[in-house]
Amino acid sequence: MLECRDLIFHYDRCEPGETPDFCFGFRLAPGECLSVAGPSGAGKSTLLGLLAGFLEPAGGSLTWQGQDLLARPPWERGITTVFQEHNLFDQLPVWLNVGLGLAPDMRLTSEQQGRVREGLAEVGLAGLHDRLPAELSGGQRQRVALLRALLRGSRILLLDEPFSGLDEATRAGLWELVRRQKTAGAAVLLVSHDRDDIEALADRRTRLEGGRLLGGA
Ligand SMILES: Nc1ncnc2c1ncn2[C@@H]1O[C@H](COP(=O)(O)OP(=O)(O)OP(=O)(O)O)[C@@H](O)[C@H]1O
Repeated sequence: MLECRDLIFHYDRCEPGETPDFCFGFRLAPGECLSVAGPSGAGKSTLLGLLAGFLEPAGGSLTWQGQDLLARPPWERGITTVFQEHNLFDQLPVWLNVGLGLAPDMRLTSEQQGRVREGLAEVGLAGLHDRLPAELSGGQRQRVALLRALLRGSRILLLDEPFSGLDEATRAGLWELVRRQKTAGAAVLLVSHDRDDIEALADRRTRLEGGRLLGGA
């Protein structure tokens, strides 16, 4: 279980009343997906930053299966985040960007290279193996980023509007990959406003308002 209790945060350089004092709490079981919606500026990125370890809370706790995550740096939390953009290494070809999910040192075995090839075919990118990110469309880049995150097999997956701008068929293919990850035991936090994404993946829904998660968390 991922348990977030009274995780408190305030941006230093804000005037009083400008942004709320954030206080987040939710529970998320392995294999479960919780969706988070909320207006622009509500604090969705702030929540993800706190969970991933890019922001430091002023108080509260964050545990996975009873183990403290706040004491760990981002790379030791077992959390993978897929943002809306800026997910890829510009100088690496598509297959290596994906391969980083399996082999962070980029030395992929032939079995791992096969899995990358299969994954790319599954998300409709088979022919783009050797391209650089700059030579892809936005939607194709997003598929590469998501595929890498899924192949990494993290126990906690944070998805920040990962399907926006993609066509129906591509989205359906990616939902299926995320569902498989859930079945394998991943806990998924999905930031999305898209009704179809939420219906396809979320087991519970919550909204972020006034610095708090309301209902369903
Ligand atoms: N580094 C910062 N310093 C001061 N205030 C910040 C900082 N980053 C974000 N904020 C403020 O904190 C609030 C929450 O921002 P956040 O980016 O988490 O919202 P969001 O829900 O992700 O918005 P969006 O949907 O537009 O991406 C906003 O009012 C924003 O102006």
